[in-house]
Amino acid sequence: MRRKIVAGNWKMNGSKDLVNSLVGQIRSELASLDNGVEAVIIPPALFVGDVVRQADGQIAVGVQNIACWDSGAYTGEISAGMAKDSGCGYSLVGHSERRQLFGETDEQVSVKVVKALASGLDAVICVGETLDEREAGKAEDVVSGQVRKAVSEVGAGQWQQVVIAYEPVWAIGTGKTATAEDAQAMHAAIRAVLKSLGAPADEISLLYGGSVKADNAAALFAQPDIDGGLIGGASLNAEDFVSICRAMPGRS
Ligand SMILES: O=C[C@H](O)COP(=O)(O)O
Repeated sequence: MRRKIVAGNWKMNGSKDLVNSLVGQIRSELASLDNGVEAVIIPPALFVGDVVRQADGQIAVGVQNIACWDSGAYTGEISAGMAKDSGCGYSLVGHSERRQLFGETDEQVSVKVVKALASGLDAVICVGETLDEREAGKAEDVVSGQVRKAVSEVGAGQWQQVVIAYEPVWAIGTGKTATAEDAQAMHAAIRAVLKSLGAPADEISLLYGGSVKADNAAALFAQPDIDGGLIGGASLNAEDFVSICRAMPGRS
């Protein structure tokens, strides 16, 4: 049975006030939800401790990025071990904003996946094509290549810690969403790539991200290969985030 996950990536947004108002509200509203969804909050790293305390074990917590190293003279960096030590269960790896704005390469993504898994974090590996790549008919090749490189060092016993988030770059923060059918097609292609690599593909959760909102989440989550969402803007509002969590169909 694949995990159903709705993860809220706050990006560089929020404040202690937001943590205090949002996390408790989400926690109490999700307490009565019985569709098996696992909610994850991924705040800026400085707020991880506060979110962990407010979440009180009811909501998982993640970091948005980790370093390629375990420790040392890397000013400004945060290691996977530190994230784990601070109460995180997840790390995003290779978000398109890291790739595009900070030049993160497929090789670095692969190293970060190794670091996350070795530290006991679940890695939410982000992949996705740009608009130019989609219009050139290269979307599937690009995404398949990103997946292959990102998981190239995953050990046989580590796949249960791997989650993949497909986020078409042109859909992030733009209000444009891939159609549920297009998203499903890419998720099926990702699962086929994982299978071809010998991974237990049917047990790996695949999330969709890119302008997921309360009103389009149900159609996306109804697709057979979409196991949840990676939510940006809508995760900064408790009601919207909870509505997206509620849009997950119950286990059959
Ligand atoms: O990590 C989240 C994604 O980049 C999606 O962001 P968005 O929901 O604001 O489009």
